[in-house]
Amino acid sequence: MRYVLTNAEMRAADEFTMESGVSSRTLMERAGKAVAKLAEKALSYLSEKSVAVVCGSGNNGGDGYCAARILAKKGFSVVVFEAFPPKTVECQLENARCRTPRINTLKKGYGLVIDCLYGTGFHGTLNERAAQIVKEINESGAFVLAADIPSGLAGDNGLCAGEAVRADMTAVIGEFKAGHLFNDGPDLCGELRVCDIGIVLPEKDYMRMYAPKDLCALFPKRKSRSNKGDYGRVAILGGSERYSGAPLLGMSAFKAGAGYVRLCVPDCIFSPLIGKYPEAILQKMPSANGVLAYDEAALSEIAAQSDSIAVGMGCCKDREIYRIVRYLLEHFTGTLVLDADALNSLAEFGVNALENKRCTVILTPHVKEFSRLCQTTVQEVCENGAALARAFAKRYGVTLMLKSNATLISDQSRAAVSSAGSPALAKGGSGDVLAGLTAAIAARTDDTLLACACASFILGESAISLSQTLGEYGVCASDLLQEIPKTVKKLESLARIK
Ligand SMILES: NC(=O)C1=CN([C@@H]2O[C@H](COP(=O)(O)OP(=O)(O)OC[C@H]3O[C@@H](n4cnc5c(N)ncnc54)[C@H](O)[C@@H]3O)[C@@H](O)[C@H]2O)[C@@H](O)CC1
Ligand SMILES: [K+]
Repeated sequence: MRYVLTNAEMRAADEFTMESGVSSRTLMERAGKAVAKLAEKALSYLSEKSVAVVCGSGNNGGDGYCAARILAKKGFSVVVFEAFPPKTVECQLENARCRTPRINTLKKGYGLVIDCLYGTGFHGTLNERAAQIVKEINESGAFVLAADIPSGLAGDNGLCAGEAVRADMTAVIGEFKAGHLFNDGPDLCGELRVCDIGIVLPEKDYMRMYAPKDLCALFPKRKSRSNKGDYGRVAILGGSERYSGAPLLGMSAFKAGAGYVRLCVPDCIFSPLIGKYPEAILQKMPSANGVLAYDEAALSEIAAQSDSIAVGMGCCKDREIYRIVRYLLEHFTGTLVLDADALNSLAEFGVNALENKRCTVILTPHVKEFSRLCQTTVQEVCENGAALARAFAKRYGVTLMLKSNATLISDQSRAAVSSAGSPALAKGGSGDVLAGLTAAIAARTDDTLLACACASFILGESAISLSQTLGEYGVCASDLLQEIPKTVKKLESLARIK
């Protein structure tokens, strides 16, 4: 497991490391060396071997002077662009120690440009001169290596207002920052390489980034003397005349190992499903105007016979759906996954229904759905998603999975990010597949944070590997159902390695 920090947490970790006896100069030397090492590796693949290092006034600039000195000592042709005069003591020292030639404008022709203009000290927007320099870096035609984070990208949320460096590779100094993973971060950072410089983290619950090795614990070897009841009874409650396919994608629950999957759909779409999924239990629910209708007896039976229930996929926003969700919140004692129109109905008819519940609740909104639940804007969710998710999870006692290019998961005390994924998932149906996966995995564990991270990982990895054969444009949600078992098998195999 790795951790993902905010700029302030990273600064505190730097300070804590220094208090524990490592000097600032040593840290910078390690950072510079790590950047130089990645630069050398990149240069080994480039035909043009010349390097330009663009340095700002803070310690990110200091890393740059240090890397330039090391690369020059190794015999590379290196120039330094002093974009702004050094301000911090460390930057001044490194500037003085770096004797490579200086340039005052970045022309084309370098093989590699190292961006050391701003790191975690960046805030706000680039001034005119900085924006011009960033433009020159982006137009240089060189391979761009960003030190710590591409300049212009906000370390706390991965947003950039205006110009930002578009890197081919980013040398992540110490620990991941949220900005590497969220919003514009993945498109601007290129390949992420973590450089260990011996940072000591103060005790704190940081945002987690689980590794497959942490997730595979959810796929222990199935005992030979086991039966379907041991692997979770999942109900998928969704669909409407308009969205008749959505609940079927919840068959992903079977692909993630559930023992039983019960597909509960409105009577208006029931008949065509008979025999289509021989392994599933089919349950006919009443409908009104093509949408699921409230039926207490049926809901009571579903609640009694399920360990987890996913509700909302393709339901339509409707008062009846709200009634169904309220009933399940109040009477079900397993894990309830609220997705899509269950969330939209909650937002429309009263989020406070979440206060009165007996079950464990997981909400799986995408950014727009979450903005409706919080009665705020999509922009606000993009800027402050982590804080909003934490506050919401705490306020309502739920686990929240905020889906975007990186998925943020927050329970009442912890947070995690899952960055596995592909733009191939930006299509109708992906969320329905995820809801089924989440219900299946959450049925087998009390750790909802881990279950959500695992479901998101399986979805993301399956999309990545399918994209390699079908392409990001070609993959669609039903293809994912075929790929999921292969991803699950990888976790299963990993779980067996001692
Ligand atoms: N001990 C440390 O603090 C270490 C720091 N390291 C490096 O230092 C970086 C952080 O250094 P700093 O905190 O000095 O910050 P930066 O080097 O990221 O930049 C800070 C400078 O940029 C200016 N600035 C910020 N936003 C601006 C804007 N919108 N327009 C114009 N100027 C702006 C600030 O006023 C300040 O002068 C890390 O990202 C990492 O690369 C590493 O060397 C490891 C050790
Ligand atoms: K940088």
